[in-house]
Amino acid sequence: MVGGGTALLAPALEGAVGLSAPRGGPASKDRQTSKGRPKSGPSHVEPAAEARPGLAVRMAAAKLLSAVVDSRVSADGLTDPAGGHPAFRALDARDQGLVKAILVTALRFRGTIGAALEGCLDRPLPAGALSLAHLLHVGAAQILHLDVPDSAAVDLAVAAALADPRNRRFSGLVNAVLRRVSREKAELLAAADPRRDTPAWLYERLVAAYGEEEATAIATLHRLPAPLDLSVKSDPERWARELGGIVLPTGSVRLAELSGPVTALPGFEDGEWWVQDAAAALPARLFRAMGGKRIADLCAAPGGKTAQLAAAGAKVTALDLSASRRKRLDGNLARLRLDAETLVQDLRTYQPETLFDGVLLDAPCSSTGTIRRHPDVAYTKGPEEIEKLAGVQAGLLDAAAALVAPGGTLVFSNCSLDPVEGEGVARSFLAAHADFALDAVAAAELPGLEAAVTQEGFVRTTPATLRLSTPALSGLDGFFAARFVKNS
Ligand SMILES: C[S@@+](CC[C@H](N)C(=O)[O-])C[C@H]1O[C@@H](n2cnc3c(N)ncnc32)[C@H](O)[C@@H]1O
Repeated sequence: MVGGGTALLAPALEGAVGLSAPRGGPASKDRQTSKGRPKSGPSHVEPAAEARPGLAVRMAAAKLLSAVVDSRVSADGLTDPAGGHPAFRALDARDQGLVKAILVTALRFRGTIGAALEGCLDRPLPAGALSLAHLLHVGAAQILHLDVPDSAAVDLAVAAALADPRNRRFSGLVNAVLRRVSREKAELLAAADPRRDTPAWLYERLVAAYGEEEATAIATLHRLPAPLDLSVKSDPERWARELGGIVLPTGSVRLAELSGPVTALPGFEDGEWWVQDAAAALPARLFRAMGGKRIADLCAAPGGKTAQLAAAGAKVTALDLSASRRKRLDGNLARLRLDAETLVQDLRTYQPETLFDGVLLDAPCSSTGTIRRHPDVAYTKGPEEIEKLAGVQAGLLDAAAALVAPGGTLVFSNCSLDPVEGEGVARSFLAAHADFALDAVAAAELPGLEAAVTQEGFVRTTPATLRLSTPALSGLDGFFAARFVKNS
């Protein structure tokens, strides 16, 4: 599951540095790749993948792309250093970085790449030739969007076709199509329609929710990697200066780009800040004065919001169903030198001795608000998950409501762009709970981000919400938050 907009708090972000590397991204070994044309035909024996620099990377990228698109496996899981796909784990760190860059690019620009390939094929690929299509997508992603020599991208795609009995007879086609993509690159990119890079099911839902213009803006922004936002314990101006970023109106520090691991940045070791999208930092702020209040963070790991609550002086009890995620939560709190009681606990069966002044439910969701960081989400999730997750959230919200003391505050949030998981769940909750009222958020509570407060008093952000001087500095994760108060 993609964490609720808290991109990452810990070293895991290292990989993400290479993930979205466009031109100028991770150096590749392809510069040493033989430029000789691969021979085809039954008598020719292709070198083993590991013997040909860069081939194992392309083959792994195509396998991972297939796992995401055909089997709906999350890219985070596939590229996990310990439990990831074997073809990925077999590579060294540098090659793993290149696989991630290719995978993320192939997914981020999947519509553009598909249209380019279609335009360069004389006739459609045979039905069921999925692995061939993935090879072509991997090749075209490098040619159109990555800083890899076109000749290496073509040669290695042909070599990958020759190395796979299913695709061997198509090696000539791979060569011809990718060469044409390379030749016609400028025209193909100029003709690209950004809307096609958001899959149709999602684009349609975005249009229904936000209208054509906003949906197009969101789809266009999905093609850019998200900036890196940090929540700082104190003195955002100082950290913006030290890290070369800007301070957002919400107090988060934003870096447009990162040239190394986040763990190497000043202040990481000292626990002065944590990675958290500025939108993900909004729900915890809705509790107003937190000093000394008892607040339960019910879906807490990896802990971005727990850290905010603890840093603001609340006495926090942080629950998570998952023992391994609770471990991450504990590790993050330890680095940040912040205190909270942490429990491995299903919130639905949690029976505290005393009810809480405040309860935060940052519920599991489809995570469509994080597509800029996790473009796989658009392919691993679909309308059916959204409906199902909305039902799960409603159940969790009922259980969360039972933990709120009279007069206490309940905040519900998630990182979905879909109103079925946000506004819909909040409205149904209010309709079913006469003991709660909406505590409407006022625009003045979010100075500089007033547009994120809806007429109804909910908080709603999308990647198109915060427009700053450059696209690389702009945008927020998609987030929803509602605040309720329990009758006294
Ligand atoms: C969206 S993530 C939370 C992100 C977190 N609030 C943050 O800001 O870092 C959702 C979390 O809810 C946890 N979770 C899901 N169902 C749960 C349940 N029934 N009880 C407790 N935790 C649950 C998941 O393990 C996951 O860690």
